[in-house]
Amino acid sequence: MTHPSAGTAEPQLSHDAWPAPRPAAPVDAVIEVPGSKSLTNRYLVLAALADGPSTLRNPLHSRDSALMIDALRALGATVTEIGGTGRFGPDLHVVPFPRERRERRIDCGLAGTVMRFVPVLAALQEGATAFDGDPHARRRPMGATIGALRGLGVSVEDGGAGALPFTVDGRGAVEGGHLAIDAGASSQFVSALLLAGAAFTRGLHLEHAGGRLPSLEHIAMTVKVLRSVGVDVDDSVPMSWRISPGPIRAFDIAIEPDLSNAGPFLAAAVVTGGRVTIPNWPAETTQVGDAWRQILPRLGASVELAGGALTVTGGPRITGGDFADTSELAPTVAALCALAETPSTLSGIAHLRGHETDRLAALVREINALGGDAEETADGLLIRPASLHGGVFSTYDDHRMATAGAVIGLAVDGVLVENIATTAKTLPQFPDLWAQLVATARTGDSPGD
Ligand SMILES: O=C(O)C1=C[C@@H](OP(=O)(O)O)[C@@H](O)[C@H](O)C1
Ligand SMILES: C=C(OP(=O)(O)O)C(=O)O
Repeated sequence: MTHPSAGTAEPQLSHDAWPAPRPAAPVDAVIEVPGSKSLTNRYLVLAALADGPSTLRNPLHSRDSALMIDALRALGATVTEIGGTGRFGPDLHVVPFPRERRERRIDCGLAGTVMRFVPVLAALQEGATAFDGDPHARRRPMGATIGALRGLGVSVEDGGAGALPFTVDGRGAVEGGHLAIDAGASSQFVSALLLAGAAFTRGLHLEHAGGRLPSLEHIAMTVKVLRSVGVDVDDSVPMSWRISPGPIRAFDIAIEPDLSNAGPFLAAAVVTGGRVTIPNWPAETTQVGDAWRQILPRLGASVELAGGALTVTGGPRITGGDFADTSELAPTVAALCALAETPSTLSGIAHLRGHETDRLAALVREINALGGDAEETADGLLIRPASLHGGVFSTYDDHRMATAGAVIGLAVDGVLVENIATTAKTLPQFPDLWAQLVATARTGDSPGD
């Protein structure tokens, strides 16, 4: 991204804004997406704790995974890029961290998985680990992590803020046992403790005692991932998890494509009345993005999972609806609802106010800035049909705001997405893949055909 030098009369907009392409015809594309952020960062954490070296195949390479790799290296793990057949970068070989005493600094960027998962690992190491992140990261909820560590007897210095920056003073071991937390602000508080629980001397009995727990799919993913590496997890009681102490088995695992990041491409089929296929769609998965198969038909599309690929075909119009608990899919769903012919509600997503930005406020502001009719509810959004016009779509360093702007731009002339580069958080290839997608509207060819 280039910026005008000080003193020029040129508006910054012309440098920073990405003109969202509006195809003249329906898209007809096959788009391969890189690996899942949530799976990559979970398996990286487990590899650092495992009983031997592990391999991640087709991992995500993005800002969030790079931050995780750097964090694990700071804690002493060895992470090496090795050859691989994946289109989106090398496989990763991870040698777990030895227990060692030293001081460290970790940059969490804006990555929830880094700021929530890694402090628990730092508690297992010896020495002080200082955590900080991007300016907005200091506003993301962290109180449950800090409180949980203290509840486990680990000293955390946070200056009383209950947020980043803070320092974890690890003692080389965590006894574990029973712990109750309020994870109402993020499922990642639960996942973080579960991922490390088997490495606690007495294991972990974690209970969520608080408001509604969001993003349950992500906790189910954590449990499944733990079982895949031999960790004994009892989740038979709702809102309670028991992890037996024991080794985390070293592994060699292929990472599924990121189904949440497949969303904007699938949405392009809905918006343009075209067809988009995502190859390597897992037959079984805990990724929340698998819900596209239920969500998109309700917006007027048809969906077919066949031969390991998901194909979405757009209908003649986009219909709105009531969408509950869409978690990290919500910005893409909201973009589609803003283009729908009937009203929509999104509910069960109050915690999105603590995501990369306050996503509810940001979506309302940006949809309405384009002439839309959106408002916040207590736990989500109400979006009514409106005729949209072009303008700047601000993204607030939020990758999913950027892709939401691109989706709206497929149907509205003159949408300028500010800081498209923020998509590098989980999908650095977004502008290129989007260009490939849109090119199929002109040529009728799929990339790679
Ligand atoms: O554990 C994970 O990998 C994630 C959990 C969810 O967090 P919240 O529970 O904070 O929504 C999700 O939104 C985030 O993108 C990734
Ligand atoms: C909420 C998200 O990210 P994070 O892992 O930083 O919480 C997201 O990717 O939508």
